Amino acid sequence: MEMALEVKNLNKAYPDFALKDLSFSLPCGSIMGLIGENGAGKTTTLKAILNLIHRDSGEITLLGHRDGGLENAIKAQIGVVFDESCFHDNLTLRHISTVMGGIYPNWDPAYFTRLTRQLSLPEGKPVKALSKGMKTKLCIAAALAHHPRLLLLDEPTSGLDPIVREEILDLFMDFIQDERKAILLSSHITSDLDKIADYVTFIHEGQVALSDNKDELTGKMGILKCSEQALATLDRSQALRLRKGQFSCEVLVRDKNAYRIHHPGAVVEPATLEDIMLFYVRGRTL
Ligand SMILES: Nc1ncnc2c1ncn2[C@@H]1O[C@H](COP(=O)(O)OP(=O)(O)OP(=O)(O)O)[C@@H](O)[C@H]1O
Repeated sequence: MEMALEVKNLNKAYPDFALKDLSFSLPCGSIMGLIGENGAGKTTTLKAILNLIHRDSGEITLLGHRDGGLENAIKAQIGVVFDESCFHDNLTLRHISTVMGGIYPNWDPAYFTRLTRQLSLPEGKPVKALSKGMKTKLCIAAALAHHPRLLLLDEPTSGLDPIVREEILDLFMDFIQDERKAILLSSHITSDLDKIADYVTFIHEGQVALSDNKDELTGKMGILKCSEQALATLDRSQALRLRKGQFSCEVLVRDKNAYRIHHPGAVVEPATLEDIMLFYVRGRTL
């Protein structure tokens, strides 16, 4: 399987935080969601991939190029959305198209116009007169309009209403129809990832807690409900994380079907991405 991005043993230390030995791979033709609590290290990871910050160690392979200084040819194949203020306040859509045309050899002004119309962006207004959601939409349109092969997006749908979010997710799904392309996006909106992600990498306190095919994760894992006394007899080989409530306990189990087969009568419910994230952030190991 050809990889659009490979991150191997990435380390980056700040005085009060560190990314520790992060490894994951994004296959071409797929979308990976990067999830994790506030401050888990998602933006730092994206910045390290883009060489925007110095990494202490680790190897990054982007579109087949290992640890290059991100030469212009590779840069042109990457679309990036980091925050909504990616363009100067006084620029209008027309100015932005001209500026981007000078930067990206593949800039497609007609496609940019089509996207900005589809996303209902006002043509004559300068950036400073756009709402937060409009600015986000503008950055996404600009990231797509130079026909990149890889999109790296930091919370691209945050601050967007559900209708626009769906439109944006559709654009991402269209983008990925070309098997040579791929998307890595960080998000807190796990329902968006439920809809579009093929893979999920979950970063917890600077480390990869899970990185897998999304359907494998959500299809396999389950939530066992049991009493505190029942914890003593629990099959620990299956138990990943524990959350204790006032009257009962919940345990995230590796494989709900296997658990049910070996423990008939056990109450094991399906786990969503959000459940899995909460177990890692709020729960503990057994
Ligand atoms: N330049 C920096 N100097 C020192 N610490 C930093 C720097 N940049 C980020 N950090 C720290 O690194 C940690 C991870 O931050 P990061 O922005 O990667 O988290 P995140 O997962 O993207 O969070 P959020 O979901 O809130 O956007 C935080 O504790 C942050 O304070």
